[in-house]
Amino acid sequence: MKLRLGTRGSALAKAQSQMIADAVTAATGRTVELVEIVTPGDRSAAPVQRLGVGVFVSALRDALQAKEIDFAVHSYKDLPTAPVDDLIIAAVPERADPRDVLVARDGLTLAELPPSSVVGTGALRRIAQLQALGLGLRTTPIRGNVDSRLRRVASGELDAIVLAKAGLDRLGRSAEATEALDPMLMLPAPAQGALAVECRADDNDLVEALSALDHPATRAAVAAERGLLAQLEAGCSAPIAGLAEISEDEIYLRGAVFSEDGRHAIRLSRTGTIADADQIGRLLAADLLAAGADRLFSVGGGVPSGDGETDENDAVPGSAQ
Ligand SMILES: NCc1[nH]cc(CCC(=O)O)c1CC(=O)O
Repeated sequence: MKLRLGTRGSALAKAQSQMIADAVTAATGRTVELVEIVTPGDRSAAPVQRLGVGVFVSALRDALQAKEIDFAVHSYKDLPTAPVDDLIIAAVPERADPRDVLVARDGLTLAELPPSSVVGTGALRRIAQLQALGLGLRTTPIRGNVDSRLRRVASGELDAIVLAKAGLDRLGRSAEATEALDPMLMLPAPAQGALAVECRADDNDLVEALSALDHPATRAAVAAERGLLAQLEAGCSAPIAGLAEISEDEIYLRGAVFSEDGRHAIRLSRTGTIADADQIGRLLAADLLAAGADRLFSVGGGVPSGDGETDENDAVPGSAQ
């Protein structure tokens, strides 16, 4: 029987779903059919910030629980940290490049952008790290899918944008990046570049089949980064960055929290073994909180869920990613 893979309609969602569909077919010989799920977010004209990242994930999860689809592929960084009853992340495929990239006019790098250049990004994590460089850059929130973002640089409206390399790569547009940002300057969002392949927990044959796509080192890295995120969310509302690197069975996890203006940052790291991935993240969060993370961000209301970047969460009807 055909497997039904539920996907959002954006170009990025479809590209990464098709990638996983092909991998499932290669690993199991089974045919996979993409089923487009129209989410309330796709239908609504309301700003995504108000709807929240969750609406897109929820619609796919509802379809899973209603057995309208058999599995779904999510950008892992867009998943809330709370687990869901009856569903399981059956595979965490090998991660793509987790870094952010700059796409700037005239092939410029960050260091070559003149003071007062305008960089489009709505993610507080990115804004804070850009401001922390002290280059005099200005930032402006930006909406729309990847293609429309890139066009705003091409048209000269913006000097540059910052986005996840993985998204650009999956759309076949890697060549437009003018600089891959070193995590020393721009630590990525927890789980950036990783995908989560989710199905019903009691769908034993499918859980088993999808496990062929699992990449244990990526699973451990994501567990560490999301352990950090989960524990920090409980204790502070500052923008959060985290990146785990794996070497054999060792984890090296870096984490950071920022004040919105980028004037204050706390950066710490921890090492441990992959068996303790989640715990390493939680311990690093405790270290960051002890160092004052909870006092960094105090602007009313805190940070909305997700990473604040709306391109994978854009509400423009029919928008192609
Ligand atoms: N919240 C936006 C989002 N969610 C997932 C990706 C693509 C990269 C990934 O899979 O991490 C993006 C785009 C971006 O941050 O530039």
